[in-house]
Amino acid sequence: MMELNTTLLENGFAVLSNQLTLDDCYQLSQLFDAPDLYRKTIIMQKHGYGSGEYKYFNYPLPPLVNTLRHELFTQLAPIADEWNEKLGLPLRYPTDLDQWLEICHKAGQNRPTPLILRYVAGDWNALHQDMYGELYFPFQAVVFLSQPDDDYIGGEFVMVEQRPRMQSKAIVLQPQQGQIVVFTTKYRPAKSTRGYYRAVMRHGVSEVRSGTRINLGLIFHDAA
Ligand SMILES: O=C(O)CCC(=O)C(=O)O
Ligand SMILES: [Fe+2]
Repeated sequence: MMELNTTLLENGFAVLSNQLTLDDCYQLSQLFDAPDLYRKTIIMQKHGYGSGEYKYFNYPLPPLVNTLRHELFTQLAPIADEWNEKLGLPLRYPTDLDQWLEICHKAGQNRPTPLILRYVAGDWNALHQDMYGELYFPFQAVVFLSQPDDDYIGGEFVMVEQRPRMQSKAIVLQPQQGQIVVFTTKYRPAKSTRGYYRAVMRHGVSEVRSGTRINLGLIFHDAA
């Protein structure tokens, strides 16, 4: 397994395994219908976002969501610094998520962004970026809580990388239950003959053909 920073730098994403058990996945997916955990529910078709339903967690986050968010952030912060350096961006990130969130909150971005999404047959998620204000962290993560083929068919995770003055590249993943995809929030440094340029990335989900697909989204900047 290649180092996380090499994989992220070369591809703009990485797939992590063995971060949570199948029981963790089950427990987390059960949270979708729990009352009182959420600050906002979005019916995607009402906003032109695609089709499906998602909910933003409220603080305090469920313990496992909070732990995953902290642990991943600590691993990713030094890589985020490296990216910003390559792209000539001045911002550097503390390795402690709480310190970064304090910076977000002081800038008026104080609403939690971790979310849980549920798609049934016919649902999909339009290609998008998750920006919620000026401040953002260059990586985010999606935790796959359902098992393809057993729980649902279709519903591939799709990323599109825009290449300046060239046609875009699509990346399609079908991760196993319990895997985590870490990917570029906004743009990644891509090497050219004249140094690094900003390759804009967007992500979405192809149509679920049958069954139910539930995922957990971990976004590290809070929302205005
Ligand atoms: O359902 C998915 O796999 C994608 C969710 C998503 O767009 C996100 O967590 O930001
Ligand atoms: Fe998203």
